[in-house]
Amino acid sequence: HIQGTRWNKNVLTFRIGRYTRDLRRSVVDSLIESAFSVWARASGLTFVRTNSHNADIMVEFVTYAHGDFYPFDGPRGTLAHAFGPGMGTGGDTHFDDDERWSAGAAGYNLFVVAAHEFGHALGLRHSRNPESLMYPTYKAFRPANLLSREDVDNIKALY
Ligand SMILES: COc1ccc(S(=O)(=O)[C@H](CC(=O)O)C(F)F)cc1
Ligand SMILES: [Zn+2]
Ligand SMILES: [Zn+2]
Repeated sequence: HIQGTRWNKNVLTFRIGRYTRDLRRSVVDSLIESAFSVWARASGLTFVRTNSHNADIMVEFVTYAHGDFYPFDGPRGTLAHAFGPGMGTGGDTHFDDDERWSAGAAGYNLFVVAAHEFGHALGLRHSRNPESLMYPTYKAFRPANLLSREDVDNIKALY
């Protein structure tokens, strides 16, 4: 993805567009907000939810071709993707709604995947450390502290 380096502001707005039918909207809202707060705590950034269409970070559940050059692939495979910082699609985060999204251990845990994607939306690339949230493959569950020391150092180096 065309990745900018970093956002040049400390307050970022996000809007949740199309939801998944796997979870209640209120549960999706809280999991997304929790995933943002993981990075807010480590970076000092502030994330504000908005209904306006020019939010910095657009969050949507979509399937197959959905308006960008990265169509999803049905169940499994690619779970989600996010654009790096920037105008327009910059920061936008899409979840493949052909996956089974969960708030627990079933299917794919939305909180874990969202936190990883928001790392990309803030400008982080992948880590080679399997303990890091930014490691490229999904792990069913992580310890309470989602971010590794390396994840924290990387976001602090950026903001
Ligand atoms: C831990 O969070 C994730 C791990 C792996 C993925 S992914 O398998 O969808 C990955 C996309 C990504 O690294 O964001 C793959 F390249 F498609 C998404 C989130
Ligand atoms: Zn997309
Ligand atoms: Zn990734």
